[in-house]
Amino acid sequence: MGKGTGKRRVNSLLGLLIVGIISHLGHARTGAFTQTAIFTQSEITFLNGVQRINVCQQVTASTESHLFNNQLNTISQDYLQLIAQQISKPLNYVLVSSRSEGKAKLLSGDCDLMANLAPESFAGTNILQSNAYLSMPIAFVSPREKSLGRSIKQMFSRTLAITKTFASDSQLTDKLPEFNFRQVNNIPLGLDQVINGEVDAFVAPLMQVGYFLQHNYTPNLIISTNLQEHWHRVFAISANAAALQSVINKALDNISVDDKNTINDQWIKVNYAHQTDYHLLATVILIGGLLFLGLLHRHILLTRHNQNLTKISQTDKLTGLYNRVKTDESLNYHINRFRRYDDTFSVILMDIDDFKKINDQHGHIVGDDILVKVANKLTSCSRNTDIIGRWGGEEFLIICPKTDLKHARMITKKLLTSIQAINIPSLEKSQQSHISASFGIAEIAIEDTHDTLITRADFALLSAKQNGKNQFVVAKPGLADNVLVERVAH
Ligand SMILES: Nc1nc2c(ncn2[C@@H]2O[C@H](COP(=O)(O)OP(=O)(O)OP(=O)(O)O)[C@@H](O)[C@H]2O)c(=O)[nH]1
Repeated sequence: MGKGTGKRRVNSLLGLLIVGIISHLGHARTGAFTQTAIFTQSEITFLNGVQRINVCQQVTASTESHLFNNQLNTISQDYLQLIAQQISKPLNYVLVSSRSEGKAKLLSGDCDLMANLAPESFAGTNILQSNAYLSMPIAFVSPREKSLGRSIKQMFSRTLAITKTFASDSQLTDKLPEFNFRQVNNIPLGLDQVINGEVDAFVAPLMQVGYFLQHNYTPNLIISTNLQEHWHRVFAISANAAALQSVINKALDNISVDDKNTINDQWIKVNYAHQTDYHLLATVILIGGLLFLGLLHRHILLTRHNQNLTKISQTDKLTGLYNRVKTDESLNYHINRFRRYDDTFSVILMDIDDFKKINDQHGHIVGDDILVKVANKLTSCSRNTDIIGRWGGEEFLIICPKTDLKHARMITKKLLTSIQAINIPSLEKSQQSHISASFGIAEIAIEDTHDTLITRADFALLSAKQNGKNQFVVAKPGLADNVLVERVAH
């Protein structure tokens, strides 16, 4: 295997088919549920006669670096620990470099046990074996674009890479004669052949191949388990410790499902090929995103449209001031506040003097222009908190919150002066004249309703008109037609 090839990193989410594989490198959390097995008298006698169980531990070049205190941290180890707990005997690991060395030690009695073996590994000898403690699906690893399909029939006549060890362990080459098998020395070599297109797939136990895929390989490989065939692991037992066979089988039987799941989950977590379709996911996210943006855009447009409608329904088109409806609404609001919080306020009702004449002499367009100029003056001379509304044709109402008569007079005086500054446009400068307005002022009184307040202001305005225009009149609190206390001409 090329160095670079072996170190390929998982670099993309799309096509990442194997989500999590062997993640656990520490000791398994075991023994939480498994109880001690019940042994027969002869089994107890056997166990009493031994101090420890000698376990042959095969260490190869690739696993050597994982040795810790003569132990390899493997899934078999986790099962052995559970067995050791049940029989209350320590495990003593004897390192061997090959299976045949392990076999020799089992035969001589130097080892009582050897783990991680295929059933019938030592058939024809008097070495015994336990029941299978591990049963694992067989995985096919193929390029994503050359997926093997779900049925084994679709896989016939394909060329499969297989490690020599697994080939002899599993006898797959004999069991599946329809395939062309190509034996390789190790898993990385097999996976490289898949990537290079030399074989259609690599076949191996799921647990073994998973680790390599997660750590070293591109995301374009797909893993599937199309075979009924499973890969089993058993313990080989020395004939010198024959009683161990039933002891181990009992201990294995006694391992709780929870403990088995805990061990297996810690070592093997594989998601198969048929899972997330990231292209579909990306498309769905894209469409969803576009839909969301579309709806957001529509929502913004609708909000703006509604704001527009609200504005239209509240404002006077010509002057941009509040219309009669909105001004009325504001007036009621301030009357309610006055009643509840004693928050006084004043109203100033204003009417442009002789506006009909302006219209008649200069035309309606000039009249309109005057109305706009008046509106602008009212706005610029008032506070931000004042409400200015077009009350009728050439009549305006100004609501001044928190303003008593004294201050309302001051405001009106300012308005009176600034309105006088508005001239009536004319082609001939010498003929230009100015406009004026009359004002009626009233401050809210305890007995006032909306109508009495407006009537009092109106009465004051009428009085200002009758008294010669271009002035303001202050209404005294009380009945609308009660006395007018002040007339101020400018
Ligand atoms: N150009 C224009 N004129 C309007 C508008 N609304 C009302 N008018 C006119 O304003 C004039 C008001 O006339 P009057 O009610 O007789 O009052 P006036 O001429 O101002 O007389 P006094 O109020 O007594 O000073 C009418 O001729 C209306 O047609 C408008 O939006 N634009």
